[in-house]
Amino acid sequence: MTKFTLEDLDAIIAARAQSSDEMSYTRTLIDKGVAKCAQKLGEEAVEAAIAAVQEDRKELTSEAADLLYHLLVVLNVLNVPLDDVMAELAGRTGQTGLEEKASRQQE
Ligand SMILES: N=c1c2ncn([C@@H]3O[C@H](COP(=O)(O)OP(=O)(O)OP(=O)(O)O)[C@@H](O)[C@H]3O)c2ncn1[C@@H]1O[C@H](COP(=O)(O)O)[C@@H](O)[C@H]1O
Repeated sequence: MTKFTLEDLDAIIAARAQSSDEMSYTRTLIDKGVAKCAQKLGEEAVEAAIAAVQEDRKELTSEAADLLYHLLVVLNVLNVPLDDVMAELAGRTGQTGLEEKASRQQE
């Protein structure tokens, strides 16, 4: 099976944001404005945290998916590229992290 990445989901969200598909949840949510998108992001974060506290791995998996989706929607609405977030993370990793990645790719 082809690996599904955050980049793939980000591209789908970007396409829906540009579409006029009234059946699209993404399009409908974005039309409600950044405050509603941010509210959904916050709700999903809380639901994921509750699942974590309850050590409910199945629920956490589902809520984590909702959380990542809603985070990407908010980034899209505010024109913050996912690449910028990944660059921020890469910058925090430092040389050791990059060496570990290169080592994994050689395995
Ligand atoms: N990953 C997701 C995804 N995760 C969660 N959700 C939606 O997020 C909503 C959150 O759940 P809630 O119960 O809080 O929703 P709700 O009660 O309807 O929301 P509100 O009334 O509170 O706004 C649900 O309606 C889910 O369907 C998602 N909707 C879409 N995607 C992806 O986006 C793609 C495009 O979807 P559409 O925009 O619908 O075409 C899909 O193919 C998926 O890949």
